[in-house]
Amino acid sequence: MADSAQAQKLVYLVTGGCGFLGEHVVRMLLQREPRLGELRVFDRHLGPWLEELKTGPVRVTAIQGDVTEAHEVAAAVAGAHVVIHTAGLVDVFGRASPETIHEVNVQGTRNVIEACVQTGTQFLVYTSSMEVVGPNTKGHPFYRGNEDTLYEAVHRHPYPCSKALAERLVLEANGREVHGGLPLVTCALRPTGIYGEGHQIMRDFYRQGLRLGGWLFRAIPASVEHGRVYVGNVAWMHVLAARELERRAALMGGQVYFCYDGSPYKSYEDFNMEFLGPCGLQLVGARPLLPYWVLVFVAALNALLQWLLRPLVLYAPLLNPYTLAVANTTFTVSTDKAQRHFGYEPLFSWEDSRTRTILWVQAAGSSAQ
Ligand SMILES: NC(=O)C1=CN([C@@H]2O[C@H](COP(=O)(O)OP(=O)(O)OC[C@H]3O[C@@H](n4cnc5c(N)ncnc54)[C@H](O)[C@@H]3O)[C@@H](O)[C@H]2O)C=CC1
Ligand SMILES: C[C@@H](CO)CCC[C@@H](C)[C@H]1CC[C@H]2[C@@H]3[C@H](O)CC4=CC(=O)CC[C@]4(C)[C@H]3CC[C@]12C
Repeated sequence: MADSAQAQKLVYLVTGGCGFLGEHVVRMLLQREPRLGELRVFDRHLGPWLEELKTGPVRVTAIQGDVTEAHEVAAAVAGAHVVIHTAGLVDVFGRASPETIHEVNVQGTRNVIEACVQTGTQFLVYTSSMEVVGPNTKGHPFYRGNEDTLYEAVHRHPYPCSKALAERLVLEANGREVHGGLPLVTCALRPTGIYGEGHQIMRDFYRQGLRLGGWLFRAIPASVEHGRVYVGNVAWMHVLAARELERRAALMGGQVYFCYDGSPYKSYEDFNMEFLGPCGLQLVGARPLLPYWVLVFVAALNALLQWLLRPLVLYAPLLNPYTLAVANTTFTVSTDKAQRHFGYEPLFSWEDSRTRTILWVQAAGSSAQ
């Protein structure tokens, strides 16, 4: 009986499976999930790289769809054993409207939950974010905190608001009866700032540095620590959590887990230099070159310009009051909850993560020339 249960092949669905994190989750499942029988990759935009995966031993089904369309989600979920819901609109730059962010991140998540309930899918792992906790609007530091650290989570920006609401929906859905009578088991993983192969903002900083003759200019004090985690380890955590939800439902159901690994605690810019430095860039200044009030002014000006220009053109620079506050507020985690609850250990050491990211930045940079 135990043998036949072990031999059972499972159907996994990854929403947002063609995004930065989603692609790593998809590839990790194919490499490291022995019980995988079929992998459904659901995304609004399917990547051409999916084709090469279709020649392997696991059936890979690409599904072009939109999480805001309940019927499309239900069709994709039907018959799946596990859903990893990583699709989301990651926008802190004002590219999308608050309504669209809410629609994708909150209504999309509601659709995924309802699809699980209607079709009888029992296990749901949700990609949440550190942003559901903070940094808060008051700029309070969160220093080496864990899942139980008390922190005043106050949000105003549409992205963290939407992630917090969606996470709550997922956690509250734990224990709901799904079609067939069994209980839904859910958990949420909260990555800090993810880096690694495919990280577009890192690539943009690299290209900007190249354009400026190899220089980047320090804007944030080196003393402000920003939590970062390698994409391969975040993907691995998703795979493990999804696998263990069944065996450890009572312990893991309804729980949140920060994503963590051995990446060092550094400021956002100093951390980026771990990769951009070996690619030939230099960060100028031991201290910020501009006084903080100038950055606050430029960020506010950018927000004003975005609003004024919106009828004519989309103006969405990296620096705005929200991104400045996030980059300028210490937020780091120190926890072992995922290790205690489902045996997570980082798959990639800091050295491996760093080397892989450097190689990717070099390749991405040279392909831009
Ligand atoms: N990038 C980061 O540093 C962090 C990301 N996260 C979360 O991780 C998840 C993945 O983020 P990334 O990979 O960075 O973003 P991404 O933008 O690279 O990937 C998101 C994927 O979701 C898809 N998607 C968006 N709207 C959709 C819709 N309506 N229907 C179907 N698919 C849709 C996109 O096409 C994309 O492939 C998100 O839920 C995000 O909130 C959490 C913490 C940090
Ligand atoms: C002030 C600038 C000078 O160099 C630097 C501006 C950097 C910002 C664009 C980034 C700083 C921190 C990033 C965010 C953080 O890593 C947490 C996140 C979690 C998510 O769930 C989504 C992405 C993000 C909000 C991430 C976005 C980019 C930054 C604000």
